[in-house]
Formats: sequence, C-alpha cells, structure tokens
Amino acid sequence: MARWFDVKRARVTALESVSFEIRAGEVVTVLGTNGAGKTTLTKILSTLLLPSRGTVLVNGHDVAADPRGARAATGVIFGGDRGLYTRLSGRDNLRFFGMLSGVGRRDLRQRLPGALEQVGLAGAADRAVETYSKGMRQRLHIAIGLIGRPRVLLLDEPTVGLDPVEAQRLRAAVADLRADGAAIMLTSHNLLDVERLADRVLMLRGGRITHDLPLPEFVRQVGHTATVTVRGRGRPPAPGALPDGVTVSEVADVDGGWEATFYLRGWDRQTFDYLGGFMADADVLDCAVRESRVDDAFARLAGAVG
Ligand SMILES: Nc1ncnc2c1ncn2[C@@H]1O[C@H](COP(=O)(O)OP(=O)(O)OP(=O)(O)O)[C@@H](O)[C@H]1O
Repeated sequence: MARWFDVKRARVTALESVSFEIRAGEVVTVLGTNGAGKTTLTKILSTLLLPSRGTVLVNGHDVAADPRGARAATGVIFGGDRGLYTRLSGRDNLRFFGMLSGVGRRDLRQRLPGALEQVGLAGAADRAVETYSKGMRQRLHIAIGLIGRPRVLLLDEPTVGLDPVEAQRLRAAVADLRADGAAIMLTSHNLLDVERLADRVLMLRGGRITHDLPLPEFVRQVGHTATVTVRGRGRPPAPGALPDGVTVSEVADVDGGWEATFYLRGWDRQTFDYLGGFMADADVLDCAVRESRVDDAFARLAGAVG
C-alpha cells in the first residue's frame, strides 16, 4: 500500500510499499520519527484517508470499497480533544458516538454506566464537556473508542495528557480488549505504553517499514543488554583489555572525578570479573546499571538506518 499527497506540483510520499498484518489478540506498536507516516497510516486504517495505491483490509473490509464495514469494526482513540460536542454532556457524547459505531439502544443503556465508570467520569457524566479538563476529555475519547467493543482498535498517542493512574487504567483496558481477541494498533512515544502493551514493533522511516519484530527482538537491536556507569574520584583507572561482549564508551573527567560507561552484551562470568577488576583498583563513588529499553533501540535505529 502507498499514500502520497500532491501539493502544487510536487508529490510528497507519506507511505511507500507498506505491507503488514495485525492478528486477532495482538498489539502492534508503530514507531517512527516525526513525519515517518504514523498518522497517515492511522488515518487510512480509520477510513479518514484513502490509500493512493494498494489494498487495506480492516476486519476483512476493504477501506475503499466498504468503509462502513471497516468503521463498524473499529474503535479509535486519538490524543487531544478533537471531535467532541462540547455543549453536550459526557454521557450524551458517549451515547451519540456509541450509536454511530452501531451499538443498539438497549446495549448502550446497559453499557453506559460501566463505560463512564471505567474511565473515572461517572461523577462528571452529566456536565457539559466544555467544563472538562484536558485529561477528562481524553478519558471520554477512550470511553468512546471502547464502547462498541471493537474488533479493531486504533490508538494514536492515547496517553498524552493523562496522569499516570489514568494512563495505567487505559493500558489495562487495552490489555482486556486484546485478551478478548481484538487486533490493536498503537502509535505512542510513551515508553511504558510500548513496553507494557506491544507484542510487535513496526518501525517506519520515511514512509517505509524498516523493522517488523517481536518486542524483545526489537529491543535487542540496540546491540547491548545493559549500560553500566561507574563514577569515581582520583585518577581514572585504564579500561585495560576488555573481554568479549563488553565495550567501553570512554572514561571521562567529570566534576573533579571521572565517569566510565560500559556497554554489556550480556551478564556472564567474564563480564562480572572484568567489572570487579576495574572497580577493585579504583576509588568508586557509585555504580549505576541501566537495562537497555525500547527507546534505546528506537534511538539507535532512527539514527542508523537509511
Ligand atoms: N495532507 C497532507 N498534505 C501534504 N503532505 C502531507 C499531508 N499529510 C501528511 N503529509 C506528509 O506525509 C509525511 C508523513 O506525515 P505523518 O503525519 O503521517 O507523519 P507522522 O509519523 O505521524 O509524524 P508526527 O510524529 O510528526 O506526527 C510527512 O512528510 C508529511 O509532511
């Protein structure tokens, strides 16, 4: 699938040769630097934009030929407060959007209280949305995205503006939906969203997929398991002969002391012995161990590919 925009006489290609599948019960996280094509992809899947070439199926429905079918299967949670009716109450917004996504009256009546409760809006449900804070509006978006019990859920930066408790609540709701067999696509720059939810990571760069990997394998792309930073005073020790699997970035002078940064491929006997030896001869003030995480892999791949 491809998507381009013709702006005056120039053609901007937002997505090129993009092909992937999200299975039922799977969360795929799309990562990419600004302008990589994440929003365009989310808009195509939610039928707000058509692909310029190729076919996109959502729950078996072609987004171009059968946008209604695709929409009926899909819940969408975008960041920000776009699209709410601010003069209406939260409950009325939820009822209206629930009806739009095909939930019958009786089901809606049954689901509304629980849906409002789930996002912590039960107490504010009958107030006009214009009186809501940013976080409350985002929570209403979440309730709207989930009320239809969608088979496909699209989330674009869903935890922006949420406090940590609400963000965790949203992640739990997404995990529940996955357990029910929904196919979920998430774009997020929030490390916790990716680490707690992603089964697979899809990395976009310049509109193309550069990586499509299970989360643990994606994290391994960083090339090391952990970073160890040792700080000390006095004369900095020489790194000496490094065992296989350990690299040292440098031993630098800082604030009247020194700091050494080691990158470790794994934790094996030689690595422990080496670090022990390095520190044994030094006046060490502290030693910090940092596990490699998804953002390290992202930073490395975003800088290194193409
Ligand atoms: N309506 C449009 N007209 C012209 N170019 C567009 C349009 N929408 C997107 N683009 C271009 O397509 C490319 C991908 O944009 P997109 O918004 O999908 O990126 P993104 O990964 O979501 O970026 P960000 O993280 O900044 O939101 C960019 O080069 C952008 O300028």
